[in-house]
Amino acid sequence: MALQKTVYMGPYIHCKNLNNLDICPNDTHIHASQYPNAGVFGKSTLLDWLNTYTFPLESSFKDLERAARIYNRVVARTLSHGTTTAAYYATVHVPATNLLADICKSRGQRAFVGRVCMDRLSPDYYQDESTESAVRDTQACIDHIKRIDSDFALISPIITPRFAPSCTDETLAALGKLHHDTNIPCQTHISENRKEIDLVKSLFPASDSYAQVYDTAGLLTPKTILAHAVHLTPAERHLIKTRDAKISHCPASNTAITSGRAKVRTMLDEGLTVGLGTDVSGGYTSSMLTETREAIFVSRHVAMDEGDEAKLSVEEALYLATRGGAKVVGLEERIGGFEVGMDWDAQMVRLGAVGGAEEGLDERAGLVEVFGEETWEEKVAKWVYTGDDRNTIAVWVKGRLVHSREGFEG
Ligand SMILES: O=c1[nH]c(=O)c2nc[nH]c2[nH]1
Ligand SMILES: [Zn+2]
Repeated sequence: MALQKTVYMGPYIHCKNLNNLDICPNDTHIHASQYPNAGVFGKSTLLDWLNTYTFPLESSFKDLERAARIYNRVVARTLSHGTTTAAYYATVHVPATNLLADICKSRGQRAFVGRVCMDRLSPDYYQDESTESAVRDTQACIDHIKRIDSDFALISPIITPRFAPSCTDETLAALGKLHHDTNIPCQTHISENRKEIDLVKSLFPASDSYAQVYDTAGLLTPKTILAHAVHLTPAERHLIKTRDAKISHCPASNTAITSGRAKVRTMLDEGLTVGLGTDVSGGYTSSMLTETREAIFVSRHVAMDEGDEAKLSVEEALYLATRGGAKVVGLEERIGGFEVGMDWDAQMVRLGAVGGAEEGLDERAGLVEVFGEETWEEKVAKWVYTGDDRNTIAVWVKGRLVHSREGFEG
C-alpha cells in the first residue's frame, strides 16, 4: 500500500522565524534505571545482556540515594533532548519507583512510571517473592501516584510485567486482572530476540505464540504497549491488531544488542499503531532525535532485503516519534500535535542562521548548517540527520517551561 505523505507527516510548526520549528517527541519505551549503562553492552545479545549488565545494575536501586542521583539525571537529560512524554520502566523497588514518579512530577515531564514485575528466571538477589508480592508492590506504586497526581494528569502508573520469561503464568494472569480491574495501562516486551522466543515456547507450551501468552493473561488490550515486536509472525500481528495493542519500535536497541530488524512498513500497512522508544540501555541513546534517525536507517536495512517500499521517510519517522507515540500511550487527543485544544507539549528547535555559512562559520554551538536555499522539508531533514540536543533550545510540557538553553528568548 502506498502511504500518503500527508497522512504520515510529523506534526511540526514553524516558530518565530523560518529557522525554528516546534515538535513534541514521545519516548514510548525507556528503562530509567538502566541509564548508567547507556552505551555499555559489548557484543552481548538479549539474554546474556540481561544477566551481565542489566540485573546487577537494576538491583542497585534498593539504595535510594543512588536511585535519586540516577533518576534526576535521566529525567533532566531526556528533557534536554526534548522528550515531553516518557513511558518508563523503573525496577522492582517500590521506594525507588515512587521516587522516579516524584522526580518526573517536580521536573515537569509527562510520564508513565512502571514498577517492574519479575518472579522467575531472575537472580535470587533481584526478583519478586511471589505473585501476591508482585501485585501488592505494584498496587503500592499505583497508590503513591494517585496521591501525587490524583487524576493522572501528568504522571500515570503503568502495570509492568518485565516480559513473559520472567513472569510465572500466575503473575501474568494476576497482572492481567489488575489491568482489567483498574484500566491502568500496561507495558511489556515481545518478540525481541530469537532465543527469547524459543524460551517462551518452552515455558508456555500450551500457547500458540508469544502474543498469545499475553492474550491468555488478559494483557493484550488497547492500553498495552509492546516493545520491540521484531520477529512477530503474521498471525501474531493479526492478533495484536484485533486487540488494538500498540507497538514501541526500538531500532537503536535492536541494532545494538543484535536483536533484528522490525518490519515497520508491514506493521503500518497492516494498520498497527507504532511509536518509537529509545529502550535505554539496550538502546545506547536517550535522544528521540537519534532514535528517529535510527528508525530511518533500520528501515533502509529492511529495504535491502525487501525492496524500497520498506524505507521510512523523514516525515514518517517524525510521525512515529510524535503522533505515533501519542497514540501508543493513549494520549492522541492531548499530545503529539498542535491542534487547538491540545496541551502545549513542545520543543523549540533552532537551526543555523540563514546566510551564516556564506559569511563564515557560525560559532554558536551545534547549529545545523543552513545556506538559505533549502526547502522547509530539506531543513527538517538536515536537523534529523545532523542535529542534536544543542538545537533544542526550549521544552514545554503542559504549558510549563521545563528546559531551556542559552539563546532562548522566552
Ligand atoms: O530491551 C530489553 N530490555 C530489558 O530490560 C528487557 N527485559 C526483558 N526484555 C528486555 N528487553
Ligand atoms: Zn526494554
